[in-house]
Amino acid sequence: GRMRIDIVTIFPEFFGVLDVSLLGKARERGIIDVAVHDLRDYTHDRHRTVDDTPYGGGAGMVMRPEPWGEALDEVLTPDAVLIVPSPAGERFTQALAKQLATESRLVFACGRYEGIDQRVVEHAASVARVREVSLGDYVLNGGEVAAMAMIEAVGRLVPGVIGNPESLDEESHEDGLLEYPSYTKPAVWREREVPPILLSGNHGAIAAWRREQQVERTRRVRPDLLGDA
Ligand SMILES: Nc1c(O)cccc1[N+](=O)[O-]
Repeated sequence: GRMRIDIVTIFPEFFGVLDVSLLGKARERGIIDVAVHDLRDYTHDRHRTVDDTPYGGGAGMVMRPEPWGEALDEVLTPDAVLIVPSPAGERFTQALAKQLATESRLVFACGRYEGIDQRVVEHAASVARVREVSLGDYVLNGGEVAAMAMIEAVGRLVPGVIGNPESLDEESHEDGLLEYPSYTKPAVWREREVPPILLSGNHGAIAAWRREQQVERTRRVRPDLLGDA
C-alpha cells in the first residue's frame, strides 16, 4: 500500500537519513513517498522567525501559529492523519504503529522549544484527524527524533517495505512478550556455549524453550506487559 509522509520541521536536514535507511528502498520502489518541509519557508520576515514569548509568562519560547498554519494549509489534506510528537501525547505503541501503517497519508509536525501554539492543533483538527503522540516519558529538545522513530516503526509495517514479512511477527511486542535471546555461529565463543537445545534439531522443544525464555525475560524486565503488579 502506497503511503505519503510529509514532515514539517525547522531541521529538514535531520531527515536526510530517510534516503539511506530501509525507507530509502521503499522510496525508490515507490511504496512510500516522503517529503520534508522547512517551517521557515512559511515565514515572511527577514529573520524567518518561528517562535515568540509565551502568553502568561514562563520560561522558553512557543512556536508561532502563522507559519504552522501556512505549512499545514499546504500539506494537510482531509485524508491525512496529523501526528504531533509531544510529551503530552498518547503513548506510541506497536498497536498504534500498525494502525497508522494502514493510512494513505501521514503528516508529522515536529515542534521545538516549549511546543507549538495550541491553536494550531485545534485548527488542524477541523481539517483532518490529529493525534498528539508521545514516544516516551523523557525530555527531548523537539519532535524530530520522536518522529524519526515513529516513521521507522510505521514505515516497516507498510506492505512491501520489509522483504521478509514473517520476520515481522517474531518481534518483541508483537505477541505481547519480549523476544527470546538469539544466537548464531560459532557454537562456542569466548568459552560461552550456545544453549544446547538450539542445536538439538527438536523443533517442538526449541519452540517451547523460546516461549519460556520470552515469559521469563518479560517477567524479569517488563512485568507491566504481563499485567503483573
Ligand atoms: N518526549 C518528547 C519531548 O520532550 C518533545 C517532543 C516529543 C516527545 N515525545 O514524542 O516523546
